[in-house]
Amino acid sequence: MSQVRIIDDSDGAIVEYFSEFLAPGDRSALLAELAQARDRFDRDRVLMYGKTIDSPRMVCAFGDDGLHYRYAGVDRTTHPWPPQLRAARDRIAAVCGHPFNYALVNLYQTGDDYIGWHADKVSDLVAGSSIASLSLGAVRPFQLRHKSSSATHEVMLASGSLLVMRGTCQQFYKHSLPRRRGVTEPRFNITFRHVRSGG
Ligand SMILES: O=C(O)CCC(=O)C(=O)O
Ligand SMILES: [Fe+2]
Repeated sequence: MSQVRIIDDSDGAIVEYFSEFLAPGDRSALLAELAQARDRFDRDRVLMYGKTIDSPRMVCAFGDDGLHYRYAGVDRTTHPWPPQLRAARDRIAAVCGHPFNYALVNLYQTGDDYIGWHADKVSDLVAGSSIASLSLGAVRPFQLRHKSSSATHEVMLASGSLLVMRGTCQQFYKHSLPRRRGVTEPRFNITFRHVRSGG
């Protein structure tokens, strides 16, 4: 596993990338587990420019009992932690130095699925906690863009890699996973978050 610092700003935004965070055996075990939960995934109904549309990706949430995390007007049911996801969560917590109680899983079935420019909502998260993003399946480019300078960074997110966004990242940067025509393989992405209880 190698560790690269993608962003380390005077503003306090930090983004780190760990290639091969998950060994191939753990990767396929987690992929199989997520594939098994496939019927729990569905598209969010999101409000965009005054219209409600289906999100261009499928979504499923896992987490501790009774947790709520609302984003883009969506409040999803949280499923209990399956074993492989729980094991990955615990390894990521050890690297980040704090626990995680929520995982939002995106399924991009082909290169036509994407997530547009946004910053993650941090007001419901424990102050100072990281957002840790684990990728499985198709390799897709991930972009980060500074909100005022527009300085842009692109990282190819390999299967089994971990990207950690922390510090003031969400305050100063937006991120996106653009469409990638020609990609026919699915990609799962799991963002682990530490949601404030009662939030
Ligand atoms: O799929 C990714 O790599 C990013 C997902 C993301 O930004 C999100 O779920 O908020
Ligand atoms: Fe995000």
